[in-house]
Amino acid sequence: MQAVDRSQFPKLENDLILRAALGETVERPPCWIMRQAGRYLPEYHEVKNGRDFFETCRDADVASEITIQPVRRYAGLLDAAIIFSDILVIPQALGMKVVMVEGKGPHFPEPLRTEEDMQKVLEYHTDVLKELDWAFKAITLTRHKLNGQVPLLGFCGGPWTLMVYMTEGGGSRLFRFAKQWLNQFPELTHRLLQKITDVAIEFLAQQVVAGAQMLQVFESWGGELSSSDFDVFCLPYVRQISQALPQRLRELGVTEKIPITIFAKGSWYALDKLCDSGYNTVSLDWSWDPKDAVKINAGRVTLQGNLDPGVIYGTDDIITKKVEAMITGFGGGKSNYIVNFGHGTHPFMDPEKIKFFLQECHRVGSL
Ligand SMILES: Cc1c2[nH]c(c1CCC(=O)O)Cc1[nH]c(c(CCC(=O)O)c1C)Cc1[nH]c(c(CCC(=O)O)c1C)Cc1[nH]c(c(C)c1CCC(=O)O)C2
Repeated sequence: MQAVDRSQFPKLENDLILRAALGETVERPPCWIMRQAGRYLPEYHEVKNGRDFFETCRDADVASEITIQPVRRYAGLLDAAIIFSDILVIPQALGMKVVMVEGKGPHFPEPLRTEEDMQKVLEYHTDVLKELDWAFKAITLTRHKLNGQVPLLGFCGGPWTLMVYMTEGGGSRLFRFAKQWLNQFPELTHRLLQKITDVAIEFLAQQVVAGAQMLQVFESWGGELSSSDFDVFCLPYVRQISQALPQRLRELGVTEKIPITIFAKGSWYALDKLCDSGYNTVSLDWSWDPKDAVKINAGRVTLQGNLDPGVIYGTDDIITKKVEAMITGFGGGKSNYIVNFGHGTHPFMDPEKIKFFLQECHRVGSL
């Protein structure tokens, strides 16, 4: 891939989220929504046109169009776009096959179950620039098409969450295989987590080179670990990512400060540590009372979150009340807090209700 000249991108008109993430008190809380692009939008289905999910991600024209769809639909209401892709592209870059089964979710036909399986992945040489070059092309194109309206977020899966998918072979309820690895072969587990971490650092850095202006790490299965296992199998790797990135970015010639967010769903016990883990922003799920999180954070990082996505099925009246409680709880309109859901959108959501939610966030956030 040819080097991208980041100075050639259109000028950014709305940097609200970047300033908030870096700790500045801003005019109103910036808004974006986890999984803001995707199946709840009719225009997503139209463009995807029944094609395979990963094929869609790998087509820069289509992926950039899907990324921009929510920004276009909710004109002026969203303060960021997130590149249309998936956390499971790292396992793919580690040589694993992943298919997205319509209506069911991700499926790994050959999950890591034996020591030989594990060795194979550990020995696999990943050339990030080559294996994921489609992702960088999509980011660069999206930056141009966004034309500076809002910043573009890049992301990756957290090492523990990716290990879950790679060992379970898909989503899970019992986490039998992942837990077996952890408790029977801790050393091999660490080697796998390290391998994923190395690829994640390079993947994130190259997303920035390609045009990403802010990053997020999704540890969506964080809450499946006990607090003590989180300290051993999750936190050290998540920390490595935030610590290694600035230097890697400098080596790659990126001079701006790139904010980075950690979302460890369900890991309530780890909030204090996450606030000291080198991330600018910590994204919270909806189990948190904002006031408690604000107290624990004590101003160390920017907080993001945390509406229960289920509220979108509610009446306008209830949505308004939840928005008021959320924004006030996180410190009110003039703060460095970032509005988001506590997890992703669902395919059944009414786009008009999401619009109402965003409008209310702007109204309440501007008071
Ligand atoms: C765990 C996880 C995955 N993927 C992701 C996570 C972390 C966030 C979270 O916890 O939800 C992250 C993700 N996945 C997708 C995006 C980009 C789009 C956006 O956020 O706007 C992002 C940031 C697209 C997607 N990723 C997926 C779809 C649906 C695919 C389709 O159209 O059939 C989309 C739009 C598929 C996917 N991908 C994954 C699952 C479990 C599934 C199937 C279930 C589901 O859809 O929720 C893994």
